[in-house]
Amino acid sequence: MRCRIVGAPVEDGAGRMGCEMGPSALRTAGLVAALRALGHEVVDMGPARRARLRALRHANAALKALPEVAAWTEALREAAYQASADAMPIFLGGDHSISAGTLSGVARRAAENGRPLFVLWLDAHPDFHTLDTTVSGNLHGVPLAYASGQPGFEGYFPDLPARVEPTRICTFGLRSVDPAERSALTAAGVTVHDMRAIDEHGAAPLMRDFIARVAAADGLLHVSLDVDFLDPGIAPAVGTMVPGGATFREAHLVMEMLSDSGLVTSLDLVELNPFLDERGRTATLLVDLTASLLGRRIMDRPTRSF
Ligand SMILES: NC(=[NH2+])NCCC[C@H](N)C(=O)O
Ligand SMILES: [Mn+2]
Ligand SMILES: [Mn+2]
Repeated sequence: MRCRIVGAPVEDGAGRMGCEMGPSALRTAGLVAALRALGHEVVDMGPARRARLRALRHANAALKALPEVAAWTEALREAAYQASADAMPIFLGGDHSISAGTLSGVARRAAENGRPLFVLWLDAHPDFHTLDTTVSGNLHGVPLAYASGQPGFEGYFPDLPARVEPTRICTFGLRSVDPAERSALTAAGVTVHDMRAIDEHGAAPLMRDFIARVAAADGLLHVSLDVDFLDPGIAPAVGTMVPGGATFREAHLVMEMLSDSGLVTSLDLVELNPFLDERGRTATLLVDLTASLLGRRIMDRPTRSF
């Protein structure tokens, strides 16, 4: 497989600084070498560059860094569209606002190729606020709503070339959902496998069902991995810690099942804040999870379960 690494050193969408260093930490933790060791051709495109700022005014006074995030969305949409032409793009965040751009870029690519795009959102949060409903004003809380065409972004974020159909989105690992997001997720028809569902059924059957849906539709699959999907005990380098996250073994299992499926066509690694890490352990874990997603196995052949 050919992988294109795209740096997205963005921290304007987060409530605290540090995610700008995310791409450096992932490179330092050996991402490129880990993927090459698995036999992949890796092209490191270096960092994307923000588009020009436009003055923007919005009635929601809580919004932070709206011009910056809008400009990054424009730039990353283009980078994602280009990088997905002939390779699997891996976007190194940066806070989760980068997914407004990465998702809209791969959605355009999928639409042009006539393939349905599915999204697996691995996160403690759904990031399904609009510019009107966010209370914190941190724009890493809006990318999934934007990319799936929820109203209120017109004139602020770039126009969407193609939206992600909400019914093709699966959020996985949620355990912190704001009231406005809860009703919007349900109304839009997004699949929610929250932590309660994972505890009750186990990660594997839920993943298996979703993978089967993507395969049946001959879909493309974008995976967006927020560090706070993982339990803070194994992944401390995140500004929005929520207790009760995915375990080391659940997270690797999800990645291995995705790898076996052969369906994943693009990936975001987001919300890594190296300033909060402990000797690089979170960055190293993300590299190991990415390696599992791209074929690293305990034994030579996967112990297939489906
Ligand atoms: N990508 C993230 N870490 N998002 C956290 C968002 C938290 C909260 N829902 C907010 O809007 O502020
Ligand atoms: Mn997130
Ligand atoms: Mn999150």
